[in-house]
Amino acid sequence: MIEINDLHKKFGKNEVLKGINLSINEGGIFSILGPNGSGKTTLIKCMLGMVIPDSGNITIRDEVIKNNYKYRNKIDYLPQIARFPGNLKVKEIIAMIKDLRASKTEKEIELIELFKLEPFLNKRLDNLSGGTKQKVNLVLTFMFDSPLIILDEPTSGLDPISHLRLKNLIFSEKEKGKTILVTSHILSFVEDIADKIVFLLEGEIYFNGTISQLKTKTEQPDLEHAIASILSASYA
Ligand SMILES: Nc1ncnc2c1ncn2[C@@H]1O[C@H](COP(=O)(O)OP(=O)(O)OP(=O)(O)O)[C@@H](O)[C@H]1O
Repeated sequence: MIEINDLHKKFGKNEVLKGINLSINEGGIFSILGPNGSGKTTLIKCMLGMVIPDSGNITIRDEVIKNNYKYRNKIDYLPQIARFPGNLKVKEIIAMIKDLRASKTEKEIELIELFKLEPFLNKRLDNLSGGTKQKVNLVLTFMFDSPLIILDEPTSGLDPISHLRLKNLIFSEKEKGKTILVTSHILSFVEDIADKIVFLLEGEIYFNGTISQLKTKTEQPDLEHAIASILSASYA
């Protein structure tokens, strides 16, 4: 599904990705973890063609993504911070994004129901709470039914019930055979959903495998302690 070979990216003197090699198979939930500033969003944006790497190759669904844009039609992406014109009403932004992607699906109906957004459809984005905005962003992400879904901090601002609904939504997408890539600092969420994790540290992949393999490697009882032990070893 995704092949990344020897990917390098610098911002000025800041070497963010130092030769990333990663292979992600089709189907399943993969979590990209790492401390703040470790390059998770940069790696995701390289996959989406939003950041141009200095060197290296990325192939997504057998398409080399360099100088290509069509492959993006098959990816649903939730950015860490989504910015839409705040004067638009919720129903207007949904219609606009649907129009832009020439989508024929009606999937937004069930998503609006899932996240209980009916009372907000006629409200302007500027007037919504942070969590409600995030639910709108989730509708905008999941309504296209693409085979690859990339979620950058999807739980941001969500209350516990919405958190649970999101988790169930991600599971039901996985059951359809989709590939879901998630970054999150909420380790209990990652532990509940991820089939595999990739841990980025100082521009390199420190670990790539299952959570139980990481627990064995670090000799820790859960993901939180496993990550803490990596970080305390590297920053000690
Ligand atoms: N457009 C940019 N211009 C300059 N520096 C950037 C740019 N985007 C990211 N960086 C730098 O690259 C590094 C990695 O940032 P990135 O957003 O990929 O980290 P992250 O792992 O997603 O962090 P977080 O967990 O805080 O979201 C940081 O030092 C950041 O300041």
